[in-house]
Amino acid sequence: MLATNQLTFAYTSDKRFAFPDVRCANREALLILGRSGTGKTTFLHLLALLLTPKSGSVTIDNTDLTTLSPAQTATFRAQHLGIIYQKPHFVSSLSVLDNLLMANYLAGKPQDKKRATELAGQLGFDGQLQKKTNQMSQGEQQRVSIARAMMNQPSVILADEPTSSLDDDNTDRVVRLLREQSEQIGASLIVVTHDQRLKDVFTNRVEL
Ligand SMILES: Nc1ncnc2c1ncn2[C@@H]1O[C@H](COP(=O)(O)OP(=O)(O)OP(=O)(O)O)[C@@H](O)[C@H]1O
Repeated sequence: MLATNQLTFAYTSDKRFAFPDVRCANREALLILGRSGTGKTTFLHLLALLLTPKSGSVTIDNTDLTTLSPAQTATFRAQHLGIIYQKPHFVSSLSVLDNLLMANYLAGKPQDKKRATELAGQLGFDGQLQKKTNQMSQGEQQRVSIARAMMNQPSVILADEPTSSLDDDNTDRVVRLLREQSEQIGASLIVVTHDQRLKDVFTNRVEL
């Protein structure tokens, strides 16, 4: 479960944001829609405490993240959050499989090759686990990024424009997978996007 309360943020004195309160229960999905530049990535980074809010709170499962130290925040993030960034950040010298297993390592959990292989199969890149990530197309990298976010069975999945580089068929596939996986592991799924194709798929929506 994720809930925010009166979150505000400022990059500079003339670039301020006051975000609406959002709530997303376990197994629920929430779409945050907005045009380019309205603050969607900023909001998502606040939810993950990658940015520190100026005021307000972010509560995930009964923990107010704004009360944690930086070290506690990093551990909490690795163990409880699955983040799909707008641009996937991979370790280019490692294979796709090792990039997936790194999520386990960062969370202090045993490396789970079985889960990595299963997720790769569900997302259609199980034949490419030994490749380097830069040998894959943008859309394929996006799917690896989704698999990586699912590796630790997180309680909250945050996805930043997960479908922006995908065609309609792969968009349907990715949205279905994100929803299936989050329901299966009991996670809250929060997607920020300007992709109007997703509007009809999510009943819970907030406009920024
Ligand atoms: N580090 C920064 N310093 C100053 N301003 C920033 C910084 N990062 C983002 N901004 C500004 O804050 C606003 C919101 O940026 P953000 O990336 O959150 O928007 P967005 O809705 O995700 O956009 P897009 O859909 O284009 O990715 C933009 O006007 C942007 O220029």
